[in-house]
Amino acid sequence: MERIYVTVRARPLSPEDAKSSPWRVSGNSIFFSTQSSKFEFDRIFGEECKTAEVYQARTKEIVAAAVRGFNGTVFAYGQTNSGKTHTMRGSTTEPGVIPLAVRDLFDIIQEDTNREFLLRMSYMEIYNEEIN
Ligand SMILES: Nc1ncnc2c1ncn2[C@@H]1O[C@H](COP(=O)(O)OP(=O)(O)OP(=O)(O)O)[C@@H](O)[C@H]1O
Repeated sequence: MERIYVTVRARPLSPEDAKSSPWRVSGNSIFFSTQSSKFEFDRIFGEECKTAEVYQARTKEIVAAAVRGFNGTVFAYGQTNSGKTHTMRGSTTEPGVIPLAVRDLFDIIQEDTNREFLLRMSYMEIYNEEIN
């Protein structure tokens, strides 16, 4: 597993925004329609992608590794309205990365009857360079 894995999740745009957005996605690259520069990522999730797919791509492995004693971090970064809460917290119809990780964690623990686990959990938001 690479040490750092950077992905982009494209949020569905309104038809109005889609007309004016200068950004184009091709494979795992994003480029500005009027310029030649291109930004490459480990993976780009398209507008149709579901949160479960985002979770499966890497966080699932990080959760499994954490149970084996490896530290891991998952964080979402983006401007306001870009979809961080949708991806991380989600909803009852489409749970986010945090509830999916917690569910997986308890499933793994339940299957391992030979070990005793102590769980502590916290999550935080950095907003305007302040930790909340
Ligand atoms: N992948 C997606 N598919 C459908 N709707 C989405 C998606 N991502 C975000 N949205 C919707 O877009 C809106 C803004 O998303 P969200 O609240 O997650 O943004 P945010 O980055 O957490 O914003 P803020 O930084 O202001 O809290 C919400 O109504 C959310 O449901």
